[in-house]
Amino acid sequence: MARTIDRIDHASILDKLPDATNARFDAFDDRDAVECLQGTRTELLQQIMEWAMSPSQKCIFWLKGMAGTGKSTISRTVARSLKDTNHLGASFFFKRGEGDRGNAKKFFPTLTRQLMLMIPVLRSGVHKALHDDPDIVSKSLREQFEKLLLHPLLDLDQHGRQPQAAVIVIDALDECEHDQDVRNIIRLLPLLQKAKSVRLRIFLTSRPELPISIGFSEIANHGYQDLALHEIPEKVTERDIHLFLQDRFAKIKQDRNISQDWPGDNVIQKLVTVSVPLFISAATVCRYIENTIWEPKLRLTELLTDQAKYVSKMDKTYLPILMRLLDDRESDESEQQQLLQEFQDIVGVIILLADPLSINALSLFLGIGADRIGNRLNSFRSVLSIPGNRDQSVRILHLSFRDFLVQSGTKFHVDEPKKHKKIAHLCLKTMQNHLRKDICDLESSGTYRTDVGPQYIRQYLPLELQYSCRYWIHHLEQSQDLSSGIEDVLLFLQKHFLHWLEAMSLLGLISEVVGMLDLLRTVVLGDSNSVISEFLHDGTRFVLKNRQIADEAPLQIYYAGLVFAPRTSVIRREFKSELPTWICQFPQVEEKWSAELQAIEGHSKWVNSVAFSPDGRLLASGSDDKTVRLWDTATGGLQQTLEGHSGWVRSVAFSPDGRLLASGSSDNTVRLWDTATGGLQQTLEGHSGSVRSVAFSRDGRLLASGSYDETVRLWDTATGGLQETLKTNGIVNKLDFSQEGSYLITNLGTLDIQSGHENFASTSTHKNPAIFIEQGRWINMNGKSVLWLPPDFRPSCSAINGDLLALGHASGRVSFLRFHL
Ligand SMILES: Nc1ncnc2c1ncn2[C@@H]1O[C@H](COP(=O)(O)OP(=O)(O)OP(=O)(O)O)[C@@H](O)[C@H]1O
Repeated sequence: MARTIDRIDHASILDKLPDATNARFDAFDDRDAVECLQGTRTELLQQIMEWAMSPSQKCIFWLKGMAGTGKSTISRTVARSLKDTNHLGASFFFKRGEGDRGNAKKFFPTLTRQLMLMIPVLRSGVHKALHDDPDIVSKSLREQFEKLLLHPLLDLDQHGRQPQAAVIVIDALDECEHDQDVRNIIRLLPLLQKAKSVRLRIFLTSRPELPISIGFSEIANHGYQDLALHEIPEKVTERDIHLFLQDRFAKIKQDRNISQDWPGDNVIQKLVTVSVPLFISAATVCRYIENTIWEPKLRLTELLTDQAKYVSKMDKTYLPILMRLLDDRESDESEQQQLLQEFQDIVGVIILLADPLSINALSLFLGIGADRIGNRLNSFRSVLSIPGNRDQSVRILHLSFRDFLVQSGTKFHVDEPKKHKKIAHLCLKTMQNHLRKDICDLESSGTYRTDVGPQYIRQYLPLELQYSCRYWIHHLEQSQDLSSGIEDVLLFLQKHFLHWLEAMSLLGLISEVVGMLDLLRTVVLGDSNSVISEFLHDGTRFVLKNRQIADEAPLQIYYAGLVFAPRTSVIRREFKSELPTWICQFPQVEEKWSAELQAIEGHSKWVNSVAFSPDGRLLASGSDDKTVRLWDTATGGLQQTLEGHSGWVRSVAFSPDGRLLASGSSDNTVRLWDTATGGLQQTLEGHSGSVRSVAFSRDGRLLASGSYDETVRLWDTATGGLQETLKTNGIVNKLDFSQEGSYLITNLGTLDIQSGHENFASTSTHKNPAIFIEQGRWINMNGKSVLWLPPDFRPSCSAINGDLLALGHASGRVSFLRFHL
């Protein structure tokens, strides 16, 4: 065998096998290219070396990573380690635009040449191939591969050699011209596994571009393993970039004689944060600073204050990616224009989104088919992360890409303010198309947000709508010019303000609204349109007042929000038609938002007790302001103020015929008033403590009063004479006569009037009315929570008469609400 090889003129084979100049990892022209800094990529390099040496692993290791994540540096380091241990079969580092390194023409011959050096016995097979077909190197990739590589390798098997491990390192396959060649290479390489006498492995890196992803997906039985560099944990990349920056700054300090404490840990950390996950970004920063013409300290300060300085240096990374978009030689001028327009419409928008959207959401947002978006984005897989699933978000890998586009002076320049304006317009359009009252078709006006499942939110509020609701003001603000759009914004607000609040509440984002409205106010500040300013001012007050309930039960924006909004509120006026139709008498509300301007007639202090007259026409209220007031229930207007008590009025009750009103007070008296005239009829004295409760017997002859003195007294209403004093073991703060009048129903239990005997087995008097107050803050109608009561409308006491509800408030206000039952 040895003799056969000797006979072969090695030099003549090499003459006939073309070699791609500088394609090897250690080519002279790449002498400045670095390998991984000691301490970086440690786990990954170890993993690759273990794969290379283990007999049981997959034949191909595909390391993919976005532009500038450090793939070539890893390839170089891997190739070097393999060479040092005699396991490097061959290496080929593609490089677009650098002659033979930018295409596949000399790919297999170059690999063959190198493999022959490592495995000399290959020479005879290669020699034979070149002899049989002298033109083999200009034939198809498949023929070259089979004749120059595969067959000579398979021939070796016949000699029963001990398997030898050899690794081929292929870097940056994405930089190989012609997608078809790329796919062919990926299809052919796994066939090398057939060779048994040499255990060949292929370590291959590339950006995650489409032809390569498709190529790999075609490999049978998933005969490769892969790893995405941009997906390894951020902490790990952060650590490596930190080491890298420290090392480079140490060198700059040494070379330029700069003090030791420069630039400081904080600055390094800042640079790490802006760079992750791009090594290229960190390397660009360093190149910018170490430029020998300039002062490094000055350059760093400049860089930290003006990022544009280094973003422009990212041209080298980003421009080629963009230019490839227009690479297609077959496309004519108008097609190129269309591609550029679509780039602006799709990528231009993606880079300025405040939150990433999926292809499907983008399609609906932009009004461009999902297939078209998917196709256009395929050219940007090195800078955008584009998941296979069209419902997952498309993200930019590194902000420098966005910065580059908005600062670029090329035809790919994205005009930032203009684009923001366009996005704001798209947001408004999306909201106008979707927003409506009760967008999720909730069961009732009181449905809690927490009871609305996420699947409903997702179904009724698609992602592009969620996005629009959240960011339309942000984009307006960023557009820096509202002159032409203000009318549209006003029209939107006038129609959809409440719908938008509902959507934001459903999304759990109502707390962001006040800030958003503030921002919008600053945007329209210079505008002479005072209508919008007034709207926004009022809208802010409206949200401040209702955000708590909107967060709990979003539809209450239309109910509690409007019902309790001040009379002259812009929002109330604009959305009058949304006021609930099931309320026929609305509570009296303030004139304006500010509490100081409150001009409601009523008590000046806490209302303790309210009671309807038997015919329902009057309501009596007793207050800490020592007065009793009588109200016309039809209008809510004050009729009379009954003054006389010297202490808080704690309890009021009408006689069954409505002619008398009893009031119990902390001045220890009960007073009886003529409801027609408001005149005081009697003052019942005898209690030695505050009177907490009063009630008339069904025939009106008796009045019972419960007091802090732990007695209940019975009075003759005609004469005012004390009839009986019943001792109680506690304070009776609620009482009523039983139907036939023989006992009293109290908060302590029933009390036998004859014997004065207490029976603590309490009797329920709950009648389950059609309307009642739930947990002190909801109005429940026919079993459903329908109207939330804002804090200043929460009752300190309440009374119900058929369809009419009266509420006494801590503020002294008395409100009425009448419902359609
Ligand atoms: N581990 C490392 N140690 C030191 N420097 C590194 C390391 N990784 C990357 N770099 C630096 O970052 C620069 C960019 O890395 P590299 O060229 O390897 O990225 P890439 O992913 O191959 O980029 P592209 O996709 O554009 O080809 C390198 O030139 C080098 O300066």
